[in-house]
Amino acid sequence: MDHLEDKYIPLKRTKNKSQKTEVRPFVDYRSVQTTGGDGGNGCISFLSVFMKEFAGPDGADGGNGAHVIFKGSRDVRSLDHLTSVISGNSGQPGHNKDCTGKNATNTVIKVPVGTIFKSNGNIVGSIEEEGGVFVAARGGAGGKGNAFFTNNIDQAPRIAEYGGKGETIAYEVELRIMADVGLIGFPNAGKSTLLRSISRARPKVASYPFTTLRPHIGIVHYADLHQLAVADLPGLIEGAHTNRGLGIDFLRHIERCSCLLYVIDMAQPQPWLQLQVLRYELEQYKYGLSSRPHAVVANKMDLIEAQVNVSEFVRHVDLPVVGNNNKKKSSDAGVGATDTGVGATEAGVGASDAGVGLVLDPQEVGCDCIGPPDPESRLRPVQFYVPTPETHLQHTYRLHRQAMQVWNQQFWAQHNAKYKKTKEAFIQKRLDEKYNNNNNSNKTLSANEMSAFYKSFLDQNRDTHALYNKEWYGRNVTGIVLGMGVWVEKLIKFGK
Ligand SMILES: Nc1nc2c(ncn2[C@@H]2O[C@H](COP(=O)(O)OP(=O)(O)OP(=O)(O)O)[C@@H](O)[C@H]2O)c(=O)[nH]1
Ligand SMILES: [Mg+2]
Repeated sequence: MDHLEDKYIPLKRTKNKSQKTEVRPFVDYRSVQTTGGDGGNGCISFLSVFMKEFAGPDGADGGNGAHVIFKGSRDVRSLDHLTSVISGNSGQPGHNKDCTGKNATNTVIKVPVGTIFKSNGNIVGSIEEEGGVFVAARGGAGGKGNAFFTNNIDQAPRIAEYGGKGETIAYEVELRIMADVGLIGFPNAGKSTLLRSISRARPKVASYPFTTLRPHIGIVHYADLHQLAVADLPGLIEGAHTNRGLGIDFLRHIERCSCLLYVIDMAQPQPWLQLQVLRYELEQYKYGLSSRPHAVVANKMDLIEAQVNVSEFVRHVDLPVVGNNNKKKSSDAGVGATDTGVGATEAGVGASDAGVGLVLDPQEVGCDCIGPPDPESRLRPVQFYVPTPETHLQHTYRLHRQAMQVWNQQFWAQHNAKYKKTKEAFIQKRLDEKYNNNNNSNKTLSANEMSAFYKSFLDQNRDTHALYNKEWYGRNVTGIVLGMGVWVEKLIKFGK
């Protein structure tokens, strides 16, 4: 568990990186044609039984065709399983002896939550929650059999219906949010290398521009089980908004990232110009896109030129800058993690030691920020965002949460210290008993032997834990009441 004490590192790997070179680009857009199943035909039939040759019409109805339905699910993240044509099965035809044809089972296709459906450029549907459905193409109804048409005038109708045709509709299926973080930069800036370092994604890396042609998503795992989806996007060049390079198609992907990381090749002359071009292109494509929450990764910090350029770069930009060197492997986290070059630290760059240590200021990103786990308490500290102006109620609520954090941190720091001390004493005592104080320095106790300690520790601390729980509930109830107050206050303000 030592790695928890490091800053901003992903969860330790449970298995080695895959050696496969196979790459699966992330699919966030698909054009599909959906066709509902046809209804089954109705049947024309007349029953003839023993002693009653003309027993009347017995042709049954056909079954309904299948609808094509998209269903929101958190099990899928991309649209790569969608084929260009999706068809529903047809219903079965009706039979004699009033045997109705079987309805076809609907074709249900899972898509990620946040999928939108466009037809002729207009949004015609979206899936906003797990289990939410969008009926893309309805199946045809089953045709009626001749038994249905029997009436007082015509007791032997010789007519039946054909089953209805299923609808055929084409859609452009898109993901609204593709990833939490999008890596944006010029070709060769090192975006794919960075993604390979921090996740298990395997985008191709090479020293020529436009190596990456389609987005790749990597998942970064954190110690608190939080997962961050990071998108490696194709390189952007000047004039991309006028469809140069990979052009508009590529800019579309950026729109679907919640926050942006500009990856800048610090070894290039005047690296701040890269940033200006990137921001300009985003802004030209869509107004306000460049003002998404963002930070800068000053990349290739192992190179001398980069270390020379970085101090000048920091003077030219007004964004948080994180130094990074993909070429230096971090040995402790079990991943080729990013590391700050010395030059960057000297230049006063807000940098991290390992992982994507986003050094974000709550005031800048407009929300609370969570830090790496505290070595004593193992709780991740929160830096609270202070809204401006802050109302009296908001102030009280924030102070309450701050006080709760301090109390929580203190309790668990003390508790963990006590646990560690008691455990060490227990192990020492048992080893002494077991080996008669002889040469037990590198011996350990089995899990069975340790279970006695865990039980006695929990028994001894039952009252402390009960008191903690009581206080925790009390403080949380106060927090909920204050939080609701803040919420109501916001609603009233919004109503005005
Ligand atoms: N010295 C040094 N080289 C790096 C670093 N990161 C990446 N590179 C090299 O830069 C080159 C381009 O890396 P990529 O990761 O393919 O760059 P990219 O931004 O994905 O490029 P495109 O896919 O073409 O947009 C490769 O030769 C990498 O080995 C770094 O931190 N230091
Ligand atoms: Mg690449």
